[in-house]
Amino acid sequence: MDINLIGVPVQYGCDKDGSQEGPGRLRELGIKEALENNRNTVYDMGNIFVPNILPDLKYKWHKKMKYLNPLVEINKNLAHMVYCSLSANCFPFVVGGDHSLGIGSIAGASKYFDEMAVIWVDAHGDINDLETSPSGNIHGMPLAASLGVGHSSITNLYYEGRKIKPENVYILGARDLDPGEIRLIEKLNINLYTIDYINSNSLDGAVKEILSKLKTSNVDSVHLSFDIDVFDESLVPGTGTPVKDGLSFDEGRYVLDEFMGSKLITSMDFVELNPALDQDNKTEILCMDILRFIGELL
Ligand SMILES: NC(=[NH2+])NCCC[C@H](N)C(=O)O
Ligand SMILES: [Mn+2]
Ligand SMILES: [Mn+2]
Repeated sequence: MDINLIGVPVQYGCDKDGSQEGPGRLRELGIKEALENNRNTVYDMGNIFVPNILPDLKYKWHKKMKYLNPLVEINKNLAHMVYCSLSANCFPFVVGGDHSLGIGSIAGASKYFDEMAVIWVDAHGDINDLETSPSGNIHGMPLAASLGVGHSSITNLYYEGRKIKPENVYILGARDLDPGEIRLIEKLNINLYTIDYINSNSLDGAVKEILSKLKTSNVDSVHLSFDIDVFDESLVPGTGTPVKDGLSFDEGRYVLDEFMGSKLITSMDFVELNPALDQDNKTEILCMDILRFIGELL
């Protein structure tokens, strides 16, 4: 498979310094070779341009959405890069940076395909709008924006209108949802597989159900957005918003094995490594193990 590796060294969406170092650090550790696995061809497209913005300016563009205009610009450029990758028959592999990049990657991929599904593997829903967000951090809003909910500068990014239909969205691993996120998930009837659900049923059951729903729906493509904070907080100190009771390493591998192994996935994000917060390189080592595993599955 031909893969386009696209770095997005952004931290404005999480408003925590360090996640902008993610793509550079993972390159140093050999992400290209990991994804190549002596089999694939990886074209490293470099990084999407991220301007330097002083923290004093975070509310300059909107009082409830930090760094709005820079994030719009970054995501528009990312969207076009993802669209161009797919047009060139390459698999876009987007590495962050914080999860606000999901706005751009989903906009770009959904423009290319007719009916795209999204699997959101994350401790969070990232389905806040500017009114429900407790933080004003845009990395908590990409899924809502992709569904057409939120400020028009992010819902209409790259092209006018909603990017994905609610019935094509699958959230897996959630265990820290804000009240407004739960309301929207219920209102839109989003497919939700929380950690509570997984613990009282099974991970295997949840994953198999997602795959069977995908196969019986009319989607022609699936974007997998993988936030490393889906892993238990003890495994990923190097992420900005760790949450307890997450997946084990083997469970994370299992999820990727099933989804990537199904050959349904047509683009992917890998986000929220924050090297500045890491302890004894634990998180970056885990990331590289996971990336090598992904390389075997691509
Ligand atoms: N991509 C992430 N790690 N998102 C964390 C979001 C946390 C919280 N729900 C918020 O909206 O601020
Ligand atoms: Mn996330
Ligand atoms: Mn998260």
